[in-house]
Amino acid sequence: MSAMLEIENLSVHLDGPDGRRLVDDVSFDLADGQRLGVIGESGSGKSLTALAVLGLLGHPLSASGSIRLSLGDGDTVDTVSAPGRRLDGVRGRTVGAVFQEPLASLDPLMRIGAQLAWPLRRHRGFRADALRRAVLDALAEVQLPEPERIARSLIHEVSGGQRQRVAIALALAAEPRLLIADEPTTALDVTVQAGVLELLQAAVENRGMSLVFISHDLPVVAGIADRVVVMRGGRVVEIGDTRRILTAPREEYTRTLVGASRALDDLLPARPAGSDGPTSGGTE
Ligand SMILES: Nc1ncnc2c1ncn2[C@@H]1O[C@H](COP(=O)(O)OP(=O)(O)OP(=O)(O)O)[C@@H](O)[C@H]1O
Repeated sequence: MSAMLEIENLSVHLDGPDGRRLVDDVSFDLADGQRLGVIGESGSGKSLTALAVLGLLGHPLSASGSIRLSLGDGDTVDTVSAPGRRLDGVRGRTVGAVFQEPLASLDPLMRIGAQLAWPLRRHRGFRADALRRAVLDALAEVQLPEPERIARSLIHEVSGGQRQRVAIALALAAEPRLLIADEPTTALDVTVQAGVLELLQAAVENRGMSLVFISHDLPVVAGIADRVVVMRGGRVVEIGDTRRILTAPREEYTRTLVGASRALDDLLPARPAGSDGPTSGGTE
């Protein structure tokens, strides 16, 4: 399998008099179609690594090292050194992103349908009636009810769970080869988290996309990722197949993370025999 993403010796620097390294010599890669989880405590450098992949670090932050993204035709782009104009064509088209806060990628003043129409027109060439149908299909794919109504709505007129579904539809619209999901369910009501997660998983699987899934929630990462990168203090602590990380962590810090999520499981009451688990679904 060829590489979708190769990060080599990435450091993110905070420039200025109080300058320091916030991400320190991070290297990992991701094969085409692979799903990689990035886990670590708050402040460990997960989001800055994701922003560096997207070429979205701005002053006072700067990156060194290299991040090679495959463009799918044998060509690659280094998002550390490429000029901004080149990256404009890569973001959305080659790599899509979903952030913790859906409003980070959505425009509060533009109707949802118009926001979705933009990448569908620019990257996939839809026009007129075909464009209208593609907008409604994109909303239906993320299982939003009444796509016509949602398309006419402004983002504050729909619920938090629905907003994140719209943000996912927007990230998928240009059919990127890689999706970066940075804590995509953390800000959501617990009753809608599982639904959004399932949706993400299905979209990635159906499209054969590569995924970088960032979370501080190990059980969630374990459910979605083939491989896991563990970060702490801006550095990579450990990388391995999800199963190996969960069953035979090599580093003390990883053992603590695995132990902490087991401890949580132990606090939960055992499921009664014959039960299929909770059946009550939340509304969005
Ligand atoms: N714009 C910035 N200016 C200065 N420091 C920053 C900036 N952005 C992030 N940092 C610092 O860099 C470190 C890494 O931040 P980052 O957001 O990557 O962590 P994270 O692992 O994603 O954490 P979380 O799980 O809380 O999102 C933190 O110490 C953070 O305070």
